[in-house]
Amino acid sequence: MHLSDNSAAESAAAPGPVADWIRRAPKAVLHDHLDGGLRPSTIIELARDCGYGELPTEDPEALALWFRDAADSGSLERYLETFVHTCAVMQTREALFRVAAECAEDLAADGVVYAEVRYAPEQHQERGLGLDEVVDAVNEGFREGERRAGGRITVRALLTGMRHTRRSLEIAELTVAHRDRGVAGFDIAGGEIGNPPADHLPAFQYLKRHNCHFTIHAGEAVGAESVHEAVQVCGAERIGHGVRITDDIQVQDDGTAVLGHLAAYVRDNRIALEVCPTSNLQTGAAKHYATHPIDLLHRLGFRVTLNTDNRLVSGTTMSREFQHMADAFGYGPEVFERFTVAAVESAFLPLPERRRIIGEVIRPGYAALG
Ligand SMILES: O=c1[nH]cnc2c1ncn2[C@H]1C[C@H](O)[C@@H](CO)O1
Ligand SMILES: [Zn+2]
Repeated sequence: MHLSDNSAAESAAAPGPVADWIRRAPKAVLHDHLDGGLRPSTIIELARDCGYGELPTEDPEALALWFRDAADSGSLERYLETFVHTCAVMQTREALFRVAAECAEDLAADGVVYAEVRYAPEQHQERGLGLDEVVDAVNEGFREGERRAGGRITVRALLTGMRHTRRSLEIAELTVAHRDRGVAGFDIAGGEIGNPPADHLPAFQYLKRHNCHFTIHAGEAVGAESVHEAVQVCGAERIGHGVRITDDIQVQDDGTAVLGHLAAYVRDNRIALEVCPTSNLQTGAAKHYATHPIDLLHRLGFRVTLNTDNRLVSGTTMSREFQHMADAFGYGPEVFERFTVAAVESAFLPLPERRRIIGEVIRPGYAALG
């Protein structure tokens, strides 16, 4: 199957109403960018505080729309250009603390009980912060947000190295230095084309030597070969997006699917795919919700997880992603329970904590939906 076989691209749908049971369902998100999920009103206030004068508008609703529309470009590179405005206002300890606390609060208000939130520390040094100061400020913000949410959410940070800079080994070292203190693992993000993950092998080898978890953005703008490189050359435990794995799946006329060796490896080794449907529609990695490969991958037994990627930039929430998938494929609570359990099983958390969240929060939460 090739995703570009679909006809005209569908733009990411404007948010519609979300069913009550979806709001109440416990959710887990493994792929959510801190700098892609700020409250519009917070961006405007922080911009005033720090004298950043480049925002496209100072009206919160118009700003939210601007992000979604600007990111709705069909290209990952253009999608990523919008982050210049969010990163610009995240350059002080106070700003990072506030954004992280609000992130945890907003996720909890949406029913998220476990979140791994990622960001690139190197992008928050424009006003002189050291990397450790950035990580400490974000971690303190997450702890504050957990407190404000009354302990209904657990948040861990993933530290992201950017593909186009050459600081990934430094960020990998930062990850190991801060693990067990709020940081759960490492990621590589940024424009995929021309920046293969193997360029960052020293970082991945360092993480492996230190038994540290990592995921890699792959199979989003580049095809299945990038998933192969991320998994087999770099050793990723999970894949950010990964939807282009469908390049290695042949769907026959009778509807049966034949998996190539890479697709079979990913499925059979339970390598989680951090799928972000709305973001995929915006960057051109998929054309329509109704033909998004998540359903094929789910039906073939891949370890699928459902994620937001960037709540502000993609104009979404976990509840909205659930609703889009319910509308597109008729999914009910049993499918979302499966995605949610899969996410926590693949979380970069110690096994007893994963079991506690699944057994004490997710299973009872879905049972209570009736
Ligand atoms: O979907 C994505 N693919 C690649 N890079 C991304 C994506 N979403 C966000 N990013 C980048 C932009 C952010 O500034 C950076 C760190 O969160 O990660
Ligand atoms: Zn991402």
